[in-house]
Amino acid sequence: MSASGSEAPNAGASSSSKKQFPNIDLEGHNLPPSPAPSSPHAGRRYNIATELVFTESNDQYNASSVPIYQSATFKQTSGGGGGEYDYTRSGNPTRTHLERHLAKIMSAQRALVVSSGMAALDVITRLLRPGDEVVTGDDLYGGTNRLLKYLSTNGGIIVHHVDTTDVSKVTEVLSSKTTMVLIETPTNPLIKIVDIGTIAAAAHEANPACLVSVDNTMMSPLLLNPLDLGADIVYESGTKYLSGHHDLMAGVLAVNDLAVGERLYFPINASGCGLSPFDSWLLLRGVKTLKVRMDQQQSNAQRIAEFLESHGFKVRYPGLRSHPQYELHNSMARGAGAVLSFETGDVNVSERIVESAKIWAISVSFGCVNSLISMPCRMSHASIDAKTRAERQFPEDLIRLCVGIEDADDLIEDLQRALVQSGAVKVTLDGFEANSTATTA
Ligand SMILES: Cc1ncc(COP(=O)(O)O)c(C=O)c1O
Ligand SMILES: N[C@@H](CCSC[C@H](N)C(=O)O)C(=O)O
Repeated sequence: MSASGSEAPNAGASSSSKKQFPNIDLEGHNLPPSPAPSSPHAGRRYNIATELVFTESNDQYNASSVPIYQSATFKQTSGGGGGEYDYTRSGNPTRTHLERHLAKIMSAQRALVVSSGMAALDVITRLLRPGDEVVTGDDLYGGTNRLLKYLSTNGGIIVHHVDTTDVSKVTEVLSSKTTMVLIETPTNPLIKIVDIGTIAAAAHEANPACLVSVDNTMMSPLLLNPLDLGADIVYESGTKYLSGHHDLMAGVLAVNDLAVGERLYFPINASGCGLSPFDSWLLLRGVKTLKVRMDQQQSNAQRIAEFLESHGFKVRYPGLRSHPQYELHNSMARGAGAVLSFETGDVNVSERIVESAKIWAISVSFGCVNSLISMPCRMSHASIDAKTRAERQFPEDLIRLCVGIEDADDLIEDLQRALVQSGAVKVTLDGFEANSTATTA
């Protein structure tokens, strides 16, 4: 099969049918590959809003929407194989198209897509060997913490959890045995900011072979490109902003070093966690609207963070000047994202707020078009045991808001009603304010 599709059509085709289908060989030979090679990385770079939408494919029918190659296996041109694809676990044209599109958007030389964000982390951790040391944060998504705990208990991996917002705490545990540094920024759910560039440089100095991996789920490639700051691997849960509608699970990995890309591809093919053709298609569709969704989500989140702060709540959001690492975040990222958390001072009050909200759905996850409210200690981070949560000063009353694209006034009104109904605020002559236990220390 021709990669360029430039071979002459088969001479056997009748002239009338050739007129009707000028680019198609009716005997089935030398058809251009479809839809690969998709969005070329080396071509002209447009602004991100354009790049998100713009894709090219060599589809034989010039389909506007890239076809779903819902096929487990592919016929080969000879007994020795020879086809570009042989089996969907190893590769699939729809998945390839998505991977090339994402590589372009993520400023990467290669992207790989798998069945969930946790599958992406699982693939990364397959690079570890017993005795290897991993340095990571003390505030991490619960599932990440769980997988690292499993590996330290059962896989002989030594995991150091430190406060990654403090570079000196990281350098204290870095050594030539550190083969991986795993960073989340902003962290989920305490919204702590980590200096990717400084930590990556320190890690590479301690061990030049150390792989600095960044979970970019909270930001998406629209707002942050960790590879440009010195990371070796960036991964994201595609379940969140990249797809944006909570209708699929996906994970994305991206690298600049093609040798690392090959090492990551191996476990994907070997274990079969590559993203299915249909979910690849859905994710490609979703990513095209990333900018319009994120712009709206972010401006809503800013208004909601300001609303809560102005009424005396301790709010964690990097779009607020009161965030202790406001400057650091803005030196790395192009926006604050749409996840924020706040405290009420009382677990029962927090529970009542969550249960009183109507527009805000009580759900885990984030990055979707509709707004969500949750209590991380009981939901997304329940897999971190209570003792560890206490050691890491994880507030049990924390409420996480994952802001969607709805009308900001409606979201604020619903939240305000929930705050009043739950007794989280006291009404004054001037309006209302958080009960004293909830105010910023
Ligand atoms: C920061 C972060 N990373 C990774 C994941 C894992 O993604 P997934 O649910 O797609 O496995 C999640 C949530 O699940 C998350 O919040
Ligand atoms: N029951 C799930 C919880 C998923 S939490 C999803 C998301 N990352 C979030 O932070 O809300 C589990 O055990 O993983």
